[in-house]
Amino acid sequence: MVKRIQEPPPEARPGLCACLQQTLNSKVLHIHPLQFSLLLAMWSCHMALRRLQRIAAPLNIAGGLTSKAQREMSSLSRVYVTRQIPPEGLKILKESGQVQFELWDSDDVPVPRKELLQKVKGVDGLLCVLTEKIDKELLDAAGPNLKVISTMSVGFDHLSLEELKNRGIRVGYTPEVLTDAVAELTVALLLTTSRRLIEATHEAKTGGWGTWRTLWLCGYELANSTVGIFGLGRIGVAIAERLAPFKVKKFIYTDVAPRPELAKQINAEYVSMDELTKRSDFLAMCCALTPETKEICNKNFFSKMKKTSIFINTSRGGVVNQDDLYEALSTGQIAGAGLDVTVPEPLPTSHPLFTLKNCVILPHIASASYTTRNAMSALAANNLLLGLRDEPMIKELQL
Ligand SMILES: O=C(O)[C@H](O)CO
Repeated sequence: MVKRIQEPPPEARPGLCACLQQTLNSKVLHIHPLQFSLLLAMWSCHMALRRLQRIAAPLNIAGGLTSKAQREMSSLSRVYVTRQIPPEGLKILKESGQVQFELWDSDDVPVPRKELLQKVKGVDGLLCVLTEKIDKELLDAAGPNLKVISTMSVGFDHLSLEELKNRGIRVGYTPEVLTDAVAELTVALLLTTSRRLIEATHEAKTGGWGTWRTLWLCGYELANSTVGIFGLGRIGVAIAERLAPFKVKKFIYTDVAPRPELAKQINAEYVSMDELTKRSDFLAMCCALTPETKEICNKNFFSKMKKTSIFINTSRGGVVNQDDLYEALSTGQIAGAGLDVTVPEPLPTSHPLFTLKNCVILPHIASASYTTRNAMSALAANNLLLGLRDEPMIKELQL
């Protein structure tokens, strides 16, 4: 019987044993079916082994590797990744040929602190998310090799910056790539809160929908309103740009100092914090959590707001005193609040804020679009690799 054998794909050739190589190099050959099966089996085993080696290398599974591969691996930077990050970032790490990394292979539960403290021992780099506290204890556990932290977040309140600075550890983070997603969600949350959408669907589903009523489920509209932004950065601007077509009358903002370049883009007026609270019909928190902004939204803050105003927070839960917010919402001091962030996270289902109809609470999803989370993971991976090579990162915190 005559069998026609095609040339194997080029990637298969270098590793085939010499005799098989020679045989296959002749385009057409006459062989017995048993010989053919044997050759095919040898080739399949060889390819499976090569594939196994390729998979094993980035996972730091050294068993079965050649000593050359082991030597190569020992020259790679050691990295720990605290979460199963989205595929684009993982692909960058795997294909970099620069790091051997271990990761906490779950996205459902954060790595337990004890495990994290073990895993970071001796690493050169750490890729983390916002659930990990990067503090003195962790940095001590990691030891002197650690030179780069890359966080897959724009927020960095989970990092002890002073400790990092003192140890000369560089920090990458992920601003800009999430601006659109966060702005979009903030607008959605604002409208959901001000037009009482959660209450409305609940009523429709549970039989509360009687006749059409003149003032039933009325809320507050954006047209002709004043929107206040606390902390004008890229995200604040992006929110205002999206709200402007709703016929907002005026944008005002407060910050540690005027930001004329950004303000110009949305024609926003710089005001004091006092004025911001008094004049805003909608007040959006867009600042970072720092010692200065911690619980800045407190009794005094809410007491100045209009009874018809809507408070929105997509920054960090820590900027709000939640007891004071509860008080303001339950006494009608303000009309409603939309929160994407709380303290703690997750907020226990027994928390009093969950009992209020005029409080909409989301589970920290502002940046949660597939595109954005992948972009964040890719940026975090690239920041890490650049930092480990002592090159400027794409987005690096200046400590
Ligand atoms: O800090 C961040 O990046 C957000 O809160 C989550 O995307």
